Amino acid sequence: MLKLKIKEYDVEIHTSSFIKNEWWDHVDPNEMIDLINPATEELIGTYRAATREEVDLAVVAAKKALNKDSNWMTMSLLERGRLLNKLADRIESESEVMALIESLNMGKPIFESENFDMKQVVSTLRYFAGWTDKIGGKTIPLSSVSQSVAQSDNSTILTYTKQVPIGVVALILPWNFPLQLLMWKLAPCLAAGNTVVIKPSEITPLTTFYLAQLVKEVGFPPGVVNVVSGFGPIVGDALSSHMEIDKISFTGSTKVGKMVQVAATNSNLKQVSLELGGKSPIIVFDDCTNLDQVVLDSMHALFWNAGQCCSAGSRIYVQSSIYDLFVQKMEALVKNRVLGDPLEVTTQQGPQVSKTQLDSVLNYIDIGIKQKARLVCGGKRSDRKGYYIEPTVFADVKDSMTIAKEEIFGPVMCLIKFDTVDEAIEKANTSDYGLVGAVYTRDVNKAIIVSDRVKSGLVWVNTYNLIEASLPWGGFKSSGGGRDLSQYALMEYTETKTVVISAKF
Ligand SMILES: NC(=O)C1=CN([C@@H]2O[C@H](COP(=O)(O)OP(=O)(O)OC[C@H]3O[C@@H](n4cnc5c(N)ncnc54)[C@H](O)[C@@H]3O)[C@@H](O)[C@H]2O)C=CC1
Ligand code: BAL
Repeated sequence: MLKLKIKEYDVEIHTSSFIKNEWWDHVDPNEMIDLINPATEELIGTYRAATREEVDLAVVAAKKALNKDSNWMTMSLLERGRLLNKLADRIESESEVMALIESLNMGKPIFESENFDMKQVVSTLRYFAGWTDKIGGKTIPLSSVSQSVAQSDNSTILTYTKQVPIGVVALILPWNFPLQLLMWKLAPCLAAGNTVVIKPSEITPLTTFYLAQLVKEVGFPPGVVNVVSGFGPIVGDALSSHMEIDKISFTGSTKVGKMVQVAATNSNLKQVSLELGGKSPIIVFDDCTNLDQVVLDSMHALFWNAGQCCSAGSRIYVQSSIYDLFVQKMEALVKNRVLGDPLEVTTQQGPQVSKTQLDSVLNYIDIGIKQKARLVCGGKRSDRKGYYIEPTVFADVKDSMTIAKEEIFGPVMCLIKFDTVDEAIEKANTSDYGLVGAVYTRDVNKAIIVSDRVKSGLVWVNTYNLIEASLPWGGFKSSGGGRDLSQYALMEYTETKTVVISAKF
């Protein structure tokens, strides 16, 4: 049990595996994991890493909860929806303290965790709670008389599909939006009648552990939701290669996503959904409506969560006639960003999540300088204690430079000049990634052409990061496959069963 004092809150969090609604405290000591506060570099606490054996126990519990123990798969759909809504209400009532825990553990400004992460967690859960009794199939007319049966008349055949739960689903999560991204998967997965084993990122497990407490409190049947937090190569691998897990839903890096896919294939060929990295383009035409607003949007698109977003607008293409002005306005905005304690409401940018991430981002900045991108501002570690990096802007970046090609996952902006519509589209599509993108223009023709031709799972026009539970989320190319959020997510967590009935007298 971890005891914390955060602001005026005394918080107690069970930090061991959560299996069958119990905390797995009574096992041999295993390797401990230190939780470091990225804003102070001080220890928040330690917890025991989960083991492969705990993964096995969690999977058994989840499997039994489908039918035998808890009837999650077959329970009244209304009751399932009611439980999800009850959890949403409970999270909402705790959202202030959960936002503080998230900011303490991960380092994101409290302004972001409270107003965006927590609000999205609740609205996503409510959205999917409403779906439990609406995940229907289709009736399908036959196009020709079946040849395999002695049937002369289609009218006596009824064909329909059902969306049925897949079974036990493992959810593997990253550290950048620990609870928000968990809920993107957990809510549709449970709504569709599956049971889950959750593996949070081992460095940011606290809000997931806290959520487990609420799951038990609101009365979820034992085994429906299980949590095992430990190292990726141990717990993540045990899940990916498990013979009794039916599906993996993974969000994280492209590198690890590939490993998960291979382990899933080589074990029981379980289904896999992958939400991976990004290097998202923003294309700004000189006919955009309000340049100041576009600069502000682009600034948020990159510097949100200290640049640690898969959706970061990390390649900003600006038409040459407004390029210099854009760079000048961006520099003025970025220089005024307030770095500070993530728990203070005035803070706009917190630290990077870990020393590893800090070093990785600083290395990319060095590469940018060496490859002769023009450093406009920032470019170094901040003087503050903690893993802070000065918000950094590079101008005159070329698509061939490393900083324009690789996902930096930090507060490093690349500004690139273009002239024509075709050139902008071609440049935007040079990336191996294809998660999101944006175009700013008042010309509806350009908006339609660019949004059609940019190869990404989502394109915003004259806005950025407008994310809703009802809108599908997922990538093309190396950004993965499958969709989180929206009714499309329900397809990720159900199998389609076809039933063909031939009427006989
Ligand atoms: N497309 C999307 O919606 C999003 C994608 N991301 C991506 O996530 C990455 C950052 O998150 P990280 O936590 O650093 O990613 P990561 O890929 O290092 O880790 C993700 C999860 O996989 C686990 N893991 C590590 N090794 C494993 C293995 N061998 N087998 C199974 N699981 C393993 C980790 O413990 C963690 O829980 C970025 O690339 C980012 O773009 C992040 C948020 C959203
Ligand atoms: N804000 C949700 C996912 C991401 O940008 O990483």
